[in-house]
Amino acid sequence: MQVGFDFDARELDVTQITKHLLALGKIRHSDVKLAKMVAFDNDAVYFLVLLLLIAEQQQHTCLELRHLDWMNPFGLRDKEQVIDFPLDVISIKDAVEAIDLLEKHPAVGDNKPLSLFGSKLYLSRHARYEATLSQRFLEMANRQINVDAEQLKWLLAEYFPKQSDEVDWQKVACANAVLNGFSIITGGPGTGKTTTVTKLLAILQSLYQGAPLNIKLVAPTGKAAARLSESIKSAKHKLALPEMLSTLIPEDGQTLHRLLGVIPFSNKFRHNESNPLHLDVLIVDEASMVDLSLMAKLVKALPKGARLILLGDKDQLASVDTGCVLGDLCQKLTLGVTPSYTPEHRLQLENLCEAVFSAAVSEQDDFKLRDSLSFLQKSHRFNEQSGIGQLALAVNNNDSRHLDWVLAQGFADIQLENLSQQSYTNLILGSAQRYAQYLTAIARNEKPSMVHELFNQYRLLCAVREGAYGANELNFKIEQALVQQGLILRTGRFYLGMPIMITHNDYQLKLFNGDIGILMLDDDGELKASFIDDAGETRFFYPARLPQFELAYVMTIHKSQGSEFPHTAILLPPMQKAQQGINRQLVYTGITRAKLKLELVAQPEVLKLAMRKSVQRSSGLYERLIS
Ligand SMILES: Nc1ncnc2c1ncn2[C@@H]1O[C@H](COP(=O)(O)OP(=O)(O)OP(=O)(O)O)[C@@H](O)[C@H]1O
Repeated sequence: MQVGFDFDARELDVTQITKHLLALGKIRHSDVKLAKMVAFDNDAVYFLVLLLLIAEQQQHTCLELRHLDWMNPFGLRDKEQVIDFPLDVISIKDAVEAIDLLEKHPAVGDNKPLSLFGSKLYLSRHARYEATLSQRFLEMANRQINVDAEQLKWLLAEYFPKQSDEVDWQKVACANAVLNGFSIITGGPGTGKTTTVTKLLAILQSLYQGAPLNIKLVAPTGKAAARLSESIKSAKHKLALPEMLSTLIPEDGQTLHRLLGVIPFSNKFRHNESNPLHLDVLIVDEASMVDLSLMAKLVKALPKGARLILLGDKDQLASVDTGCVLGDLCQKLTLGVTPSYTPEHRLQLENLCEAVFSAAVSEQDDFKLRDSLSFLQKSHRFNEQSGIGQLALAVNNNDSRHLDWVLAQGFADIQLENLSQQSYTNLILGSAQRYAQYLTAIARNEKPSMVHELFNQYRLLCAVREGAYGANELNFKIEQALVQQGLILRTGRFYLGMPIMITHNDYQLKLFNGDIGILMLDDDGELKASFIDDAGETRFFYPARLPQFELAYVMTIHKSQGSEFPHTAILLPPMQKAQQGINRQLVYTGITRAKLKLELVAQPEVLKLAMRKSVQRSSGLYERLIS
């Protein structure tokens, strides 16, 4: 008899259902092979593995059995589809039955392909990454750190002079990160994450004067690393640190991949548990973009005694790959309230920072890393008069009254247009006009760095890739508009001024997913793709040698993560096309790419739909860290 699958009663045909799922594109042939191999002859386990693989494709770390609709697990009960077989393909009634079945199955357990953690089913690789992360984060957080409290208090007062009676959360974040081997500083755009970390590094170097710390700065993409370098440089400049101290704070950010040392054609790194990195403090910026596997490999490569500080915006889109590490760890932090520190830690922070925290604290629980969290909530870039800041706030809080208010205000830095044929066309023509700047700079023979800078002044972002509102077609339309205006001359596949974005990592050429190139003439007058590297140097490549790339007049919001543009335009699809792929994190991430000006072409109801839809990725990381 088949366990958990009522084959006879329903006369179901596993092959028929599999074919149907394949035809719908819900699963791939490789999924079927893997599921068959793992499930042996158990049809219920076969379908559970398929469900797990579907969840994995959506970047969930695991399949949360408690969240499954057991009568319609594949979501096949759709009014628009005629389906000629019963839909409750798994005769298991609930998560308890499924767990019972899985616990007895030979493919589930230690050193087996599948693992269970509570009601979560994993491909074991992901469960191992989660276990590594929770264990290492805890080890770092629990490490005894001895600092001279009086000296620290004095340094904190020096770097954060009292401005008002309000708690200075940057100061608290700094104190917190000094006291902890592992810390997270999260906050929205312009809340001072880089400023805080620069002061933190100055304080750490002052505390460890006798033996200066080896500090490294990293980010997930080249663009984000370059931005981190710029921000640290600017923050150092504003702080006017003494020369001696300033030289001890590095300015050069690098990518995580470069730090770890990529081994070509492998998913392993030169630095790992047996060949750890040489550093005392590691700052990871844009940590929300770091996926589970990369974070686990990074943490494993840290030497004993190193400090890890993650910076990022917990509300942004999660990593492109599996997991949502930063979001998971920060999930209980709430705007407007104090993090729920343990009483002793809270007292210590209040004393060091000469502050009294408000009584309102975020939801209490036994999260073991809660003393490692710092939440910066005041934006120093966007004040109350900033439309960008207010719009980001309304979207992030899913506050439609606030959104209506923002839409009615007529803020100078935001321009909101309802989507129509006219506004769509205007957006394309307007974009072409903006890009005229860097194209005329090329015609004037300006340096590549200047051309790239001008190109980066403006970017059009969209939510999807395909269709009239997607990046592919919009790129094509802007290209056409530029041809019509005589700003570019399309003589072949490659042309002068063509902006491209690399979409695949090439470790040999050191070109990475997301890197932006512009086709220009090199010193010998040859048409090549120019790239500006982490150190600000120009590198030229023959276009034919490049890894996969795409046009970059327009990019998806996903691809824009880690970048900011003084002037950002966003196009959202109309309501009937907005059901899939549009969500709060996406729109918030898009809005917060804008530094000075935001143009948003969207139906207000689409904005509201996005706000209501917050995406949650299934994971067990948080639960592994509950006592
Ligand atoms: N306490 C403060 N008082 C006044 N200005 C500040 C303060 N903290 C930061 N700033 C200013 O606000 C701006 C943003 O700061 P910073 O770059 O540190 O923020 P961030 O959170 O790292 O930004 P991003 O979102 O770009 O990562 C900078 O110009 C900085 O000088």
